[in-house]
Amino acid sequence: MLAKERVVKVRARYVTKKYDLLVKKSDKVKAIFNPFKTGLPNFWSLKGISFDVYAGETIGLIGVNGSGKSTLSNIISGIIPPTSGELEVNGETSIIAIGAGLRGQLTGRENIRLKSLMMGMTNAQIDQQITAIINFADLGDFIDQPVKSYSSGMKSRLGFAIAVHDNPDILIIDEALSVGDETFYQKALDKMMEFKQAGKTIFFVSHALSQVEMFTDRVMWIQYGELKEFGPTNEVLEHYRTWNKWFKKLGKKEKREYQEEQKQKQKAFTVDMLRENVLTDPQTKYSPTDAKVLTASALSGEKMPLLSKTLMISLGIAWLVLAYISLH
Ligand SMILES: Nc1ncnc2c1ncn2[C@@H]1O[C@H](COP(=O)(O)OP(=O)(O)OP(=O)(O)O)[C@@H](O)[C@H]1O
Repeated sequence: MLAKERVVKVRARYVTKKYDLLVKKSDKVKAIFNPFKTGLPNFWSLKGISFDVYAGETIGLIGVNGSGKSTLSNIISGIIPPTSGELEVNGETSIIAIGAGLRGQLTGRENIRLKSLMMGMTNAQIDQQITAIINFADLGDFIDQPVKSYSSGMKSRLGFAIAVHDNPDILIIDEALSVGDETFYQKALDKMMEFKQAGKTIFFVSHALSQVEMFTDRVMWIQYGELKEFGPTNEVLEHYRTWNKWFKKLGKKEKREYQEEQKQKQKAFTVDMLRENVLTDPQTKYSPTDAKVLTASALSGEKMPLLSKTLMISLGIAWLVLAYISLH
C-alpha cells in the first residue's frame, strides 16, 4: 500500500490505564469514603502507548501474561476508557473475546438478538441475518440453551459468529480462537481472510506465534504496560522469541525478581514521569500536539487527586459549619 493512500484507523497517543489495587480490607473501607480514590495503591496496566494503525492492516498483539494486551483491546473497542492520553478510532469496532458481552442466563439465540440490537441493528436486519449467524456458530440444539451451559469453545464460536456478521470496520480478536476446535478454527480463519481481503482492519491478540506469523502484517509487542516494539511481523517475532529464550534460561529466583521489578515500576508510574521521559528522551520526536496530549492527560489522570482533595476539604468544612450552626 502506498504511504500517501494510507488512512489511519486507530491512532493512540500516550494511552495509559490505571487500576486501583484494593488489597487490604482497610483500603476497601477507605475507598468507600474516597470517591476519587486518592492515595490508594494503583497499578498502571498501560504506561503510555502510542501508535498508528492503517486501514487494511492486520496487527498482532503479543506479550507475556498480564502485559496489557486485553486492556489495550478493550480500550480500542470502547469497552473501557483510557485513564489518560488520546485515542482516535475511525470506524465501527467489534471485539471477539471469549464470552465477552454474552449473558449467561440467556440462550444463544437470545444473545444473538440482544448483541445485534446493541450493535445498532434493527429487528428486521436481525431476522435476515440470524440464520446465517446460527449456521456459522454451528452449535446445534445448544443455540436454545442458556449460554452459562456452554463450554469456552462454544462461547467463542457464538461470539465470533455474532461479531463477524455485524460487519465491522475494525475487528478485534482477543484470544478467541485459542479455545475452538480445528474445524471452527479453519472456518474462523477463512472468515478473517475474507475480512482482510475486504480491506478491514484487524487486531489479533494471541499467544500462538505461528498464527500471528501466518496472519498479521505488523506486530505490537507489549511488555509490562509498554509498547516495546511495533514493526513488521517477522522482525518483532524474532526479537520476542529471543527475549523469551533469554527469560526461560533465567533461574526461578531471577525470573521472580525480574517480574517483581517490572510490576513495581507499574505501581510507581505516573503521567508526570511519562511526560518527563518524553521531554528528555532525544529519540522521541516530540511535537507540540504531543505536548497538548500530555498536558491534558496529566490533568485528567494525575491532577485529579488535587481537585478531589480540594473538594473533600470543602465538603469537610461545610459539614463542620453545618454541625456548628445546628449545635448553636
Ligand atoms: N480490573 C482490573 N483491576 C486490576 N488490575 C487489572 C484489571 N484488569 C487487568 N488488570 C491487570 O492489568 C494487567 C494487564 O492485564 P491484561 O489482561 O490486559 O493482560 P494480557 O496481556 O491480556 O494478559 P493475558 O495474556 O494473560 O491475557 C495485569 O497485571 C492485570 O492483573
